[in-house]
Amino acid sequence: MNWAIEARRQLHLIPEAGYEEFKTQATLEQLIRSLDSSRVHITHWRTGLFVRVDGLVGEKTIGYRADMDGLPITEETGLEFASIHEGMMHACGHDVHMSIALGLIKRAVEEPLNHHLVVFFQPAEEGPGGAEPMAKSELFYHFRPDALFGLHVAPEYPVGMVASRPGVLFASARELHITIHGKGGHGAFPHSGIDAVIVQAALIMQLQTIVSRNIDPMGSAVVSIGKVAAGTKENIIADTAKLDGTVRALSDKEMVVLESRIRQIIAGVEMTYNVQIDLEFGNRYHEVVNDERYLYQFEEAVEEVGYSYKTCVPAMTGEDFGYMLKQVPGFMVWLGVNDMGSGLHQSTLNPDERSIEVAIDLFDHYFRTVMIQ
Ligand SMILES: CC(=O)N[C@@H](CCC[C@H](N)C(=O)O)C(=O)O
Repeated sequence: MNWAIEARRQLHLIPEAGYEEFKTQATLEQLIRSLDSSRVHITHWRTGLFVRVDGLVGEKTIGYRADMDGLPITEETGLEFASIHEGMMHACGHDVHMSIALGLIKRAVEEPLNHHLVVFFQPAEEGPGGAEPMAKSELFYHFRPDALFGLHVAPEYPVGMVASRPGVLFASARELHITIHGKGGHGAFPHSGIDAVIVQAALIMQLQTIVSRNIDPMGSAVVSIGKVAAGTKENIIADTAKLDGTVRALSDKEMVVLESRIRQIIAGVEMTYNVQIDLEFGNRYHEVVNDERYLYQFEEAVEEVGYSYKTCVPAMTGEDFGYMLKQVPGFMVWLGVNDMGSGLHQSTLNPDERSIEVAIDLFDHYFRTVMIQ
């Protein structure tokens, strides 16, 4: 079996949460060391890795980023190499992303590039965010590339197709953590307590009016509550309730409205129900903004290799790769993995592995032809 596909299957078995990617890091390191090349230098950064492959001339440095973490989802693919970590799954394709990065390292070892190649194996993309601290680290400064590239699997596109756009590709995203402090009591005497469940329900419904009633219909924004928790037993009034969600926008203008309306709604609900509500916004993921010169050259490379390129619309997915692209010009593309039956963050996601070789061929060709500024 192809080396990169075999590597993907090994990685798929062991999905780990953000900053817990210990086995993943060790597996990557062992695979890279098996290439047995003096051109390759591996440096650890938390649970991630910086891997540099010396180029022949080395006047410029090309960067390539792959994220490493899995998601708290119980896998239902039935694959023979399905996750052995209970309740965890590579349901966002990061196993595919890592295997492509490994394949690119292998190609650069077997047939050295003119430029240096630095691969950033980045932890914690799904949260709390690894790209920002990685990009601010001294090591990033040391390995700093002149241009930086990455991809994300796209189940909705066929194998052999990549899609992207100049400018904003992915939205700005921010986690939302809300804790409601009510007052517990007996379910038979609700008037003696302050029911955190009722406050939670009211808050969920009010938060859902922000996009429909406060965002300009010509703009784009999302408020999604993905996790609710409250209560201990059917006949106990819950004293605490929690909500976790994500807010997304394609521009600062909408993000400012989202954040200020969330604060106002919470203040109003606090007053109405006589409760205290704690609000915590997580890290803000910067939008992914693609450099048009590099993307245009990539489009040409795709045609040269015989695959197809599609210009797509922006997506409301978040990607902390945006922080790295804020510092270094480059781009991200969607890679077609042909899985129409399921989508990202679903327990049945099963990317077509032929897409791994497609991406390796494409980016390897691009690294050999791109004009780095
Ligand atoms: C590509 C993808 O699915 N990325 C994640 C990024 C997570 C952002 C953060 N944890 C949040 O929830 O805001 C996404 O959910 O888009």
